[in-house]
Amino acid sequence: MIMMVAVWPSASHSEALNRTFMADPVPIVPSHVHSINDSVSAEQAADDYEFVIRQLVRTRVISVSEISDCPKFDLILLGMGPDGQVASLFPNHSVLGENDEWVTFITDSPKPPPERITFTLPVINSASNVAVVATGVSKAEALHLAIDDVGPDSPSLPARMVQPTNGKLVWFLDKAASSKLDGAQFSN
Ligand SMILES: O=C1O[C@H](COP(=O)(O)O)[C@@H](O)[C@H](O)[C@H]1O
Repeated sequence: MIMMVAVWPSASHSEALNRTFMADPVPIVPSHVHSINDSVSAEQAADDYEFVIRQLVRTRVISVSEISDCPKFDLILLGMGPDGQVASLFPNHSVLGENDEWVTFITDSPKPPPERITFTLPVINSASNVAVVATGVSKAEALHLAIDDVGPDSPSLPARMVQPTNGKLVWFLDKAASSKLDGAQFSN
């Protein structure tokens, strides 16, 4: 089962993900792929997407976290923006405090497109596995702030707030992105 909550209304993004997951050698059944409805408003698209997930929970296709009462996905795959954004959860945005909805929407994304839908933090942190992929030097500072022990003044970066309650968090980084991590050492 692949749930795709990326950017809305960027059909090309969803289509690219579709192609990736549909491509061999990943044998995904097409009916297990749930894309975003980009022919309605972002608010409606978020409601529709949450409805789909609730149906899948009701029919026990997706299990529920006993801790958070949120859907418990096997794996959530995230990218991270240079500002520490994950999913469409941006720094200092009120969406970071959304604890009631599973899927929500924003209309003022600091980077295009302005209208997006996103899983909320409680859903991300209920997953069994969360993988975050970050590459390139533009992500280095945010990665340092997200991963290293930066003390009590550490900013509430969305990427730092990804802390699965009862699951694993794995970072996939390249050398450039990791270059500002404390103790980073690279061999040739
Ligand atoms: O807005 C988004 O940004 C992140 C990071 O993108 P990148 O181009 O800086 O790597 C991306 O992972 C996410 O899918 C997208 O919604």
